[in-house]
Amino acid sequence: MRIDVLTIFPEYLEPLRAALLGKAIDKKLISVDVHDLRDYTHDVHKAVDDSPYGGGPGMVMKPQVWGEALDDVCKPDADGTLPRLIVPTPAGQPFTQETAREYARLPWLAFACGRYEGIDQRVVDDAAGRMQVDEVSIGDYVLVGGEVAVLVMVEAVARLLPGVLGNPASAEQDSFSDGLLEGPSYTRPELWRGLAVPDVLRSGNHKLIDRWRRDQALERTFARRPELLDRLADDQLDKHDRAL
Ligand SMILES: Nc1cc(-c2cccs2)n[nH]1
Repeated sequence: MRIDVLTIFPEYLEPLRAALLGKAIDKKLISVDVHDLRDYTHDVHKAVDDSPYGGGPGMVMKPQVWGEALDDVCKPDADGTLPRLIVPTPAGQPFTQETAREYARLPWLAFACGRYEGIDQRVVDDAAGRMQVDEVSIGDYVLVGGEVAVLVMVEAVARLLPGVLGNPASAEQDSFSDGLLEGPSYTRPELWRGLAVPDVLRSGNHKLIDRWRRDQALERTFARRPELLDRLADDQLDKHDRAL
């Protein structure tokens, strides 16, 4: 998978080169190229933003700069492929595990990191004439810029790629993979500060263990995110689940 990131703070994306993702880059499972938006300015001040039409607080990022940057970075590759252009914004569609799974199937992602009060809307409208553009939100809160959102999304997507995680089963069993929150986990010692590991987990009876884990996931989901249960298809809950 090819990943391009356009930003005015390239150093913000350095964490992508650390740890697990750094190893994935070394193994050439992903390539990450970060582009400094200011390289596409032509004035002495390297201006990337301006006052908003219609007034109001803050600044809006200039369309000319973004237009040149996207033309340069999102050029069709050898077989004419263009990237999925992803624009983090609090006003976007929710980025979920399902989105991560969709993106993990794509060959090329390009992320446009907005700052200030956002990017001139014509940048998205113009790019949408050439490639699919997704405006996505990683949560109902407002960040200062899109770079942190890109770190979140790249990690959520890259961990799904074959060879990135040591144990692929982790990605299959993590929260949301079956529509439920993950239940509690335990490791040694058996007793810690007077707190014991649930006996069932030391029973060796894997049928019972699986049942207990499913029950814990259902109870936790019901307690913390009941709306996720509404989304479960009828065939995903068996009669034991319904009895809980
Ligand atoms: N979910 C989300 C995205 C954002 C921002 C993206 C770009 C600037 S602020 N805040 N919250």
